[in-house]
Amino acid sequence: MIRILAADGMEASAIKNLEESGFGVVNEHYELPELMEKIKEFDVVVVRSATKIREPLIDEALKTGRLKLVIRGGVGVDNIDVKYAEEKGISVRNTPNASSASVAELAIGHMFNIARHIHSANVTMREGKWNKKHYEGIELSGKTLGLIGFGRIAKEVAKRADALGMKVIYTNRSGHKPENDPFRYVTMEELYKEADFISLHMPKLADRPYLIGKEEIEKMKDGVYLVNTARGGLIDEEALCDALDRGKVTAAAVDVFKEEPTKNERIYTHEKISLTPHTGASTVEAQLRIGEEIISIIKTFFA
Ligand SMILES: NC(=O)c1ccc[n+]([C@@H]2O[C@H](COP(=O)([O-])OP(=O)(O)OC[C@H]3O[C@@H](n4cnc5c(N)ncnc54)[C@H](O)[C@@H]3O)[C@@H](O)[C@H]2O)c1
Ligand SMILES: O=C(O)CC[C@@H](O)C(=O)O
Repeated sequence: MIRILAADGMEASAIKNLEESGFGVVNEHYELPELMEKIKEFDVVVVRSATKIREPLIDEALKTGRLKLVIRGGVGVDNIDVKYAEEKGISVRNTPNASSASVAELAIGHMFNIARHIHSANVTMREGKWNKKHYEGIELSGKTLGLIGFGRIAKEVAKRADALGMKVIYTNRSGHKPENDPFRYVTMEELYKEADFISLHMPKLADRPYLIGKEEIEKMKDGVYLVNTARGGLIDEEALCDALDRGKVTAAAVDVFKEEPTKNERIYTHEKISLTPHTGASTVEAQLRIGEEIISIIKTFFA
């Protein structure tokens, strides 16, 4: 029997479907020392972001040679040593399309939050305070939204922001402007200068510790709003807090952290940050689509 480890959970309907199709599924999260042993018993490991598939773990799996496929139920494969796994004959797949709308909606939700202090008002009202005079916000309508990265998620954000009356500009790595693109391609420097809101939608950098630090923040408009639903570490957390403290950045929204769960008290207690614990893809719909993609990957792989 082909055995699958769902190391960070999997949609119940996907588990049922796979079991009914004759696969053996273990839905269990193991911490690393135990996983080093357990991994040898599986043909497939499915992970989200919590489990890291690094070289030493792959080496353990190779001792029985059973592991053939690692699936990231999600987009970013930065928690998997992809090159190493593939060199050793272990295939790596992800589910790139399933969560774009969910992440885009979260980014837009965070923009409303920080434009209107919703995150802060929720906290102070629960403390019994009526801080109406502190909470004058701004409209999103008419503001310029700069998207860094213009792939699947950013395009979903752009459509929604456009419908809200925002002007959308974007930059990406390739510098490629698709034909008939209704949004304006700009360089990173132009984006920093022009955007009232900046939202990140690109992978983690392999060659630098972060994309946006003190120097990059200085190039932005005074009072800019920053949203990161892409990857922790793209924005230097200390530089962000400093910029929030001195008002250079009005407010920020953060779904992803350098370390998860974050232990950076400065970040998770900052009243100018709207926070979510990496829930970009955590919707019923995205998880159902991810489950369906996982079923299809496994069945095709072992057909
Ligand atoms: N918060 C969440 O739960 C969640 C969920 C899904 C994805 N994500 C993150 O969102 C990211 C984007 O996902 P996607 O599906 O839109 O990916 P995608 O591959 O469709 O798009 C990525 C975009 O980033 C651009 N890019 C890459 N490197 C760049 C660089 N150095 N500078 C500027 N642009 C660069 C690419 O040109 C492309 O336009 C993922 O890499 C993942 O880390 C987060
Ligand atoms: O598994 C998750 O919930 C996060 C997924 C997200 O970071 C991704 O890259 O798809």
